[in-house]
Amino acid sequence: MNVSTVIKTDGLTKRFPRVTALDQLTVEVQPGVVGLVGANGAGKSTLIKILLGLAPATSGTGRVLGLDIATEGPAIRERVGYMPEHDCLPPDVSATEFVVHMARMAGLPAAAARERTADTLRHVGLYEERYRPMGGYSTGMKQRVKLAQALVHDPQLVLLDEPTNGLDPVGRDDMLALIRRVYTDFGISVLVTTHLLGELERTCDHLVVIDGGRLLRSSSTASFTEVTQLLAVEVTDHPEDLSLDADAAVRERLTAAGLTVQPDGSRVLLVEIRDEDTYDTVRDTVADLGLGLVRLEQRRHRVAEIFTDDTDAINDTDRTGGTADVLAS
Ligand SMILES: Nc1ncnc2c1ncn2[C@@H]1O[C@H](COP(=O)(O)OP(=O)(O)OP(=O)(O)O)[C@@H](O)[C@H]1O
Repeated sequence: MNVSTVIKTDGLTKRFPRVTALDQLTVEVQPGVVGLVGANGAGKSTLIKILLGLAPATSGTGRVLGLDIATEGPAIRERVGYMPEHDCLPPDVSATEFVVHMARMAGLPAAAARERTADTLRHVGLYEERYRPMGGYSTGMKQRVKLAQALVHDPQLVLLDEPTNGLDPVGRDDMLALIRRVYTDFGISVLVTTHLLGELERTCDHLVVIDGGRLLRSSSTASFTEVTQLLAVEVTDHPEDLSLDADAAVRERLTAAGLTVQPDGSRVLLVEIRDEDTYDTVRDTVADLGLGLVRLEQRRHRVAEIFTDDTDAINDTDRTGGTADVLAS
């Protein structure tokens, strides 16, 4: 095992009476922001609980920060922060009281707990509100408190279970930026689960993909999103001739020029890149037809593609008009 390895499992299996939640999972995670990806029921939460030493594995072994998950759970939980998926905040206490309490539970002396709480709540962007009862908080504020309590004891690793759950697009972006900073500013490694694939493409260095408790793939995010040999082309309508089907006209001309063209979604054409001249051919064709170019870019693979054979990956539209891929349950 590499000395800096954060998580390592070997043949990890968890069987419940009627379902195998983890099935011979062997994976290694290095420092950074790592996404744990899988549809609902894939085994993500079960894996997190076993890594924290809160639930025993049926078979197989695992280490977190070099510590054995079967015998060193308390030592792991001293060094690892955990943000659970579900709402777990008492409504009648303030964020400050709650996070101080969690810091004390983690073993910090009273003065240090208060100081770390103030720092951590500031880092997650909770200011005056931190003295108000949490029952009146928005979902975004509650998620920030949950993140703060995971960070307050200065862990080496945090396990974040669906931290963007219930947030609107702006709240999601803020939370993702915050998660990125946990590693870049403080050097705390992050394992984050979500079923929103678009989020992971932007936030994570590495992705671990599980399905039905089995490892589908573990590799750098960049390798999931390598460029394809396809150009994505989107054109405007003709400014005067509104009866012209612009997409069909472009497609016909490019096909006549010997290029392979296929539609992708409503207004994007995918043009196979034959050689360097393909870009010029597309640009000239569009100009000849009197149309404008909205988009001309080399297409990248999407993380969602890994699921298209085995599970249903569906698309929903995010506020930028692009697609945020969501794994169906
Ligand atoms: N305590 C339990 N008893 C029985 N079955 C369980 C238990 N916990 C989880 N499971 C089952 O194990 C499988 C994996 O569940 P898990 O919660 O780990 O998935 P997940 O990927 O975290 O999904 P979600 O995003 O819905 O939480 C599911 O089929 C679930 O029903």
